[in-house]
Amino acid sequence: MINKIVNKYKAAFCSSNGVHIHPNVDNGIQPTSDNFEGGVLKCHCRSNTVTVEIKGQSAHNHVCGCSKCWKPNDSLFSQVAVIPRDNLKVTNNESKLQVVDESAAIKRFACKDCGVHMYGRIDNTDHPFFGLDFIHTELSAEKGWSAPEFAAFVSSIIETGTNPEDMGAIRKQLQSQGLEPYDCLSPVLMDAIATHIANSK
Ligand SMILES: N[C@@H](CCC(=O)N[C@@H](CSCO)C(=O)NCC(=O)O)C(=O)O
Ligand SMILES: [Zn+2]
Ligand SMILES: [Zn+2]
Repeated sequence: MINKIVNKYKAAFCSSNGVHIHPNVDNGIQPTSDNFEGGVLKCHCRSNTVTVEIKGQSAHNHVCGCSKCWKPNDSLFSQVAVIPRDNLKVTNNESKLQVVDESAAIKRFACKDCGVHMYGRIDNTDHPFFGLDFIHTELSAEKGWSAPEFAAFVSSIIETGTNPEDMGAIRKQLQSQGLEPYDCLSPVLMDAIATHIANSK
């Protein structure tokens, strides 16, 4: 319910002030650094901050319009990337983490005080993306994480309150920022999912 109200406000903001995708997109997408070594994700708590150490570079970074991924306050989209699960370690205040939705394929571990999602993990070994964790690289101060490459689940923003009439402008804005809009994942990732399913038959 609160999500719906927030998104209605965002949609109104969009039509009057231009489309607000995500800070890391609106402020100009920063380039990927070669030989990037990773960094530390921090939740938004000023004290007893949850910290998560990531070794190495992220991959398949994208903005996601689905209702499940964590979005900063004023954003229509989340920004989410993957890393090998063995490259992730919770280094402080792990006891503050709780799973947002136990029934979801991606279990999102959120800080119970500030609500920020620190990582998403897949437990099902048959899932096409098993072995990868989902992270929001904007939670780290380090520069050089892999840049977002496309926009996923774009039509899903309607589910949380965006006016369907705004979708044309939103898709145009994404394209102008170099993010091809898709209503599922990108063709590369959809092909990877289909290949996994074909191989497991
Ligand atoms: N319309 C739905 C779509 C939700 C959805 O399927 N999300 C994708 C992408 S999340 C990162 O790209 C997904 O894989 N979800 C699995 C999960 O969340 O467990 C909606 O908006 O809710
Ligand atoms: Zn927190
Ligand atoms: Zn998502």
